[in-house]
Amino acid sequence: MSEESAKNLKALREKIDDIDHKILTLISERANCAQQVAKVKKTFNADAFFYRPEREAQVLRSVMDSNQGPLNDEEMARLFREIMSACLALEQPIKVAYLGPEGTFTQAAALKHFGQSAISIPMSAIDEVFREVEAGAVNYGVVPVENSTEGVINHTLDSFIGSPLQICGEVELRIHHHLLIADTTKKDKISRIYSHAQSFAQCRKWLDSHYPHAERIAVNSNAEAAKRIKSEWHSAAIAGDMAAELYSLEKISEKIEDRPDNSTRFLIIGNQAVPASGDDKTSIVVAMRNQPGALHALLEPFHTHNVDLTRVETRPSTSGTWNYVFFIDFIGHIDNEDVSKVLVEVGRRASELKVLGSYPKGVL
Ligand SMILES: O=C(O)C(=O)C[C@]1(C(=O)O)C=C[C@@H](O)C=C1
Repeated sequence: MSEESAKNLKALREKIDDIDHKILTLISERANCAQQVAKVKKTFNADAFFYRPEREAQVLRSVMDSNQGPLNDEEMARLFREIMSACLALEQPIKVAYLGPEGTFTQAAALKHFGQSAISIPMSAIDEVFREVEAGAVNYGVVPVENSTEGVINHTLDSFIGSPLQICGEVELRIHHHLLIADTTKKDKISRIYSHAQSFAQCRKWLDSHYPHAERIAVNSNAEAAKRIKSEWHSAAIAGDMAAELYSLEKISEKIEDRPDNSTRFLIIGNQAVPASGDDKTSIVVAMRNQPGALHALLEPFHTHNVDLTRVETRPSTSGTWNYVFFIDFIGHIDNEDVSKVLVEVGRRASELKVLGSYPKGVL
């Protein structure tokens, strides 16, 4: 390096040191403010909720709106996501149950949504996540609800029917699958591949053309698949980055999902009604009597009041009253005038109506 370059580098690093010092002071100042916010919340109400999804969404949106680059909006929002996560942990360490085991996409979604300072606790089934939140053992839960390739996760929808929990948020995750091997695996002798059934379905074409003769064994999760192959020299696993890292596996083929836009939407469940953030969604479940035109009658009020539907799912009913059960997501918050008009009209036409929650649209 020339003397001139060395001088430039030194000057730039001094500038960075100076900026870092300012950032440090500002982050500490922000953390102090969050601690004061916690005190204010406690004086209002001893059982106050410290985590405020609507406020977090507003903070992240505002960061993205005012970002001038060179870092892109998402990158910048991710940095602020972590700052807020640390500030919230100062107010109250947040415990989040997720569909485990460790290393699943649901854990990745939980950390994407709450940041690394949240304490994430793996559960072995979706209903266990619901139960842990209902019992108050954790503050929130994260469960998958739909995949862009494979469709809805029925188990999650069914769990809402008998649950008092509310949806407090949503988070979408790009799902990238990789073919993973352990350090003892013989790369050219792979005769068995482990993964979750959904992941097999999402990589079907790739597997058919690259490993048509390998036995496909479906296990409970991708993370379990990753764990299994540690002791089998002829086996590989399909799983994501978190599992690869957790079990120190090598990616021999990356991003093997058939559709490049493969993504999964996850819901945050809790005991809290979330105020409007300015850009929200609402989820409801509606039971209709078995009669001609039931679906039309149900959807008409959305059309009349110009409320945008984002998803309609039908599930078979398990009881007499719930003849047809529809899970409906739409744009807007229950506090919006149009939305409340729709809900009144839908309520009149349905045999049962349950609002699962209004929550901020996923930001990241
Ligand atoms: O504004 C609040 O209510 C806060 O507690 C502060 C803060 C933040 O760091 O900005 C932290 C946690 C909440 O989930 C939302 C925002």
